[in-house]
Amino acid sequence: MPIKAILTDIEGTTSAVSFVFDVLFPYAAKHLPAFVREQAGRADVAEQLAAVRRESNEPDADVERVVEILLGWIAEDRKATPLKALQGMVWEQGYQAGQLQGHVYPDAVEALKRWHQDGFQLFVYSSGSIQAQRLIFGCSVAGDLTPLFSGYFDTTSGPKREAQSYVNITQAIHIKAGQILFLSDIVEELDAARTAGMATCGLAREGGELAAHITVDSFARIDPAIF
Ligand SMILES: CSCCC(=O)C(=O)COP(=O)(O)O
Ligand SMILES: [Mg+2]
Repeated sequence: MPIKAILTDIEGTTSAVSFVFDVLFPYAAKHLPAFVREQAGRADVAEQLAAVRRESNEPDADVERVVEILLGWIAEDRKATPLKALQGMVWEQGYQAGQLQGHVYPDAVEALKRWHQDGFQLFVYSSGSIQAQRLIFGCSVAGDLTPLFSGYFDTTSGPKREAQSYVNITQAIHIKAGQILFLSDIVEELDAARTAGMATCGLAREGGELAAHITVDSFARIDPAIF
């Protein structure tokens, strides 16, 4: 079955792990406490704070305790949906103020533009919220790349290491799983996508192999026609 769509991870795949760990996460850790304290009454923020209380089994946590929980989750890189939603809101302020610019590897920019021109539908699947995904590509070092993408998926479609999440995405985009090529730097994500029937390609930017998956070190080496 020919590939019709490409679904890509962000951190470690289109974009440097160091951008996420050394720039985005510290920015969120620095600015999230004040953001939460000041915006706790906003409906979309309050909804996420309630979700933090539920997920941490601390229904009575006050705002200061919720901030503490969130900072702990950032430190352990927990892919918790409410944390990701709040990080996206905080990062929006940074992108808007010109303090953040999304890192995307030049080879990824070039390939995504070419694949889009060649008629492939492009989608993103990241643990970062959909808002955060639109920001990293919309305010990227290569300009606004969002016109290239047909859709975005985050952990509201399920965790990235579970096959059901990829089934959910397949159903949402109405393309057969075998016609979707999933790109990631994490073998458990590639395994889950393969279990759901997707074609897979691993990205190992520093070289090496991602067990049992075709692995490349650059988007320049990905030819969707061979999958
Ligand atoms: C959307 S940029 C921020 C990425 C992020 O928060 C994260 O946890 C990385 O997850 P990924 O699934 O892209 O590896
Ligand atoms: Mg990744």
